[in-house]
Amino acid sequence: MPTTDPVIEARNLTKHYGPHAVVQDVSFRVAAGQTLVLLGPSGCGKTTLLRMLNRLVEPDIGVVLVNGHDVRDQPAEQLRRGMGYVIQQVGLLPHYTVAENVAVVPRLLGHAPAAIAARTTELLGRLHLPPERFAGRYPRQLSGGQQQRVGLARALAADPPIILLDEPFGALDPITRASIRREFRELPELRRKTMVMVTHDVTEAFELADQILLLDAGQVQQLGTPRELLLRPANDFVRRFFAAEQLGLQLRALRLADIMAELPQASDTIILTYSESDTQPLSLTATIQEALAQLGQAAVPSLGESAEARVWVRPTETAAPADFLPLTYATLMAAFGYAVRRLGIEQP
Ligand SMILES: Nc1ncnc2c1ncn2[C@@H]1O[C@H](COP(=O)(O)OP(=O)(O)OP(=O)(O)O)[C@@H](O)[C@H]1O
Repeated sequence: MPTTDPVIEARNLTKHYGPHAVVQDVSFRVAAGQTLVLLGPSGCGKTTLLRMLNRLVEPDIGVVLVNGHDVRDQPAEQLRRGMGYVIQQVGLLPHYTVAENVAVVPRLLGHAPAAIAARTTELLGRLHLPPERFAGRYPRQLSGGQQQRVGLARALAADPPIILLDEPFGALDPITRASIRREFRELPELRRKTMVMVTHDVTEAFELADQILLLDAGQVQQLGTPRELLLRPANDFVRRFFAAEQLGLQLRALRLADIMAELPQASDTIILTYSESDTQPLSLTATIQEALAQLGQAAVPSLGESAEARVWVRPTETAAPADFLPLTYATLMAAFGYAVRRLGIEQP
């Protein structure tokens, strides 16, 4: 496997408040374009750890490197301008309009006014805040979800390569939270970013993380992909942490590729469609959760009373539609069940 230099590297970070070590000897690396989620119960040290990355907290021991350079080698303000920072309390400036809030960092960086205006308009549009309606409003005239979007736009405004997020969806109700999270995941801007995000929500962690660092009382319990934490928990704490939501997490951690061997007809191509001719490819890297969601959508329109929503398996790349094999919700779930057993995951 090619090894790339990490964009962010934490080495042996330790922080005490009084006699207590709230972060103890934590190390991790985040590669370019990857998302690391810091997960764990309340008070386990996630925020303290995140704030060491942009020097809002200085470690007692250990070092943070960004692109190979010790973060202490440059003034903290300069470091922070290269890192977007999104927090739960949003922290918009109350006497600035939405557009002015978004423009804060580009202004500090001396970007040209016309470029800032264009960027603000573009970002607000992309975050579903039509600029003609929202640019001139003040933060108090926005809902919590809208404020959170402005906070995200502000963090993205100067296009920093690194984004730090501390419970960015924390203040929202579960439904708004899920929909903003979906928008967030699909934002093309963010695909290229290197991100570290704090959450205590395991579903959120599984949806957004390439790597999860699970902490308890300031100590690393496990660092790995969501799948590794679920399939190979390092200790009882890890196992117990995920136990309550195991089924939902399995649906998010397993991919269609994992269950192909369990299908009646193994194949390397799977497609979702209302009919044999109307094809909407679903990649093998799609999670079971995503496949079920698409299957759910397929069930609604234009199907006869007796018709059942289907995923079609294309047995070979060149197979004609008539040779596609239907796969129903029930078959998909059965294959998922067998895969869970084969992979040795404990049932909830
Ligand atoms: N400035 C401070 N002075 C003293 N103790 C602090 C300070 N900041 C944090 N702590 C303590 O350090 C521990 C870790 O706090 P931290 O905010 O990092 O946890 P967290 O995992 O982010 O928690 P939560 O999920 O509840 O936000 C807590 O016990 C907290 O009380």
